[in-house]
Amino acid sequence: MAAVAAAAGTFARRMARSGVLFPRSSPQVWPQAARQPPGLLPAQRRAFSNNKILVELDTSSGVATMKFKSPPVNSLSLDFLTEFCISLEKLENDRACRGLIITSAIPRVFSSGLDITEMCGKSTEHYAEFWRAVQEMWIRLYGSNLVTVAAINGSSPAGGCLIALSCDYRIMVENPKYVIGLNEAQLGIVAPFWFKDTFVNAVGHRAAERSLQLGLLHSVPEAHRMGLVDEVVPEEKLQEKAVAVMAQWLALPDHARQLTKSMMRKTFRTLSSSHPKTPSRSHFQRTWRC
Ligand SMILES: CCCCCCCCCCCCC/C=C/C(=O)SCCNC(=O)CCNC(=O)[C@H](O)C(C)(C)COP(=O)(O)OP(=O)(O)OC[C@H]1O[C@@H](n2cnc3c(N)ncnc32)[C@H](O)[C@@H]1OP(=O)(O)O
Repeated sequence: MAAVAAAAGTFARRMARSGVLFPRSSPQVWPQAARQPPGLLPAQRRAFSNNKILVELDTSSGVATMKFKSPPVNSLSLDFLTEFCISLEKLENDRACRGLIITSAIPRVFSSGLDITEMCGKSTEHYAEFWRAVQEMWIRLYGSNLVTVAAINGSSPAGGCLIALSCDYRIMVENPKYVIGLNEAQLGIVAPFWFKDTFVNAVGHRAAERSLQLGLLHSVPEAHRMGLVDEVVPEEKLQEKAVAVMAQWLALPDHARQLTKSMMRKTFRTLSSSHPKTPSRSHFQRTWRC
């Protein structure tokens, strides 16, 4: 009981620190417009925002767009991760929402991955809290019942790549400057097994093994060839393509698609049930030499 109270206190503190704002008059459940045949209702948009993430829900299509807006590079800090989980939970509890497009409002970067400053010179408790937040983000996104589409409009190394990999479909903007991949080995660290499994699920064992061992950041055409991204589009077509892909996925009955997704994503259950222990303070210090 004490542990539950402590966990609730930690979560409440994280929420307060994250500065999440909910619309004052927001109803518990938004209208069920998503279940209406298209065209009967005028498009309706609802939005909520916090410090680092903006969410807009089109209740006529049931599609929400989540935009990362944490300059300079959308790094995944504890506050960012907390806001992400709260925003996702809010959408999942909303019967008007069936699909989520994730993209960036920061030019040239989708997400730079875990915030390195969260892993240096902090207390053991902080590392534990941060690591739990990283796992929670992945568990929630990878296991989400929503259709999730990553609209990758910039570079996406390491944890940024994990977010994209956790979605059902990845569309990336063609740009010679953008890269994507799990580059942990280049940083002298090891991608956790659930990063690895999510990567293997997308690209297969051989491609993942080579890419992970060399810590490769792939160009967009290379990422497309190996199946790390599903489609490549010019910047101006990204949103249109994401909406079209979403419409295709949402044309199916939710329950059949959701059960199929859950069946395919077995790693999710492994991590959820095994509760891997948090890396120790000395582990973080050795890893980042701080
Ligand atoms: C139970 C499991 C146990 C496992 C054991 C675990 C061991 C412990 C390790 C745990 C971690 C494992 C998994 C790690 C995952 C990660 O995600 S690690 C982070 C990896 N990220 C990167 O390598 C990205 C580095 N950044 C870049 O490549 C570039 O910044 C960019 C994203 C391509 C953008 O380039 P550009 O637009 O040119 O911007 P920059 O000038 O480079 O940067 C601007 C400022 O942003 C700062 N910054 C960049 N990335 C980060 C980051 N990840 N965190 C925090 N800050 C970042 C950068 O320093 C610049 O700052 P200023 O100099 O102050 O302007």
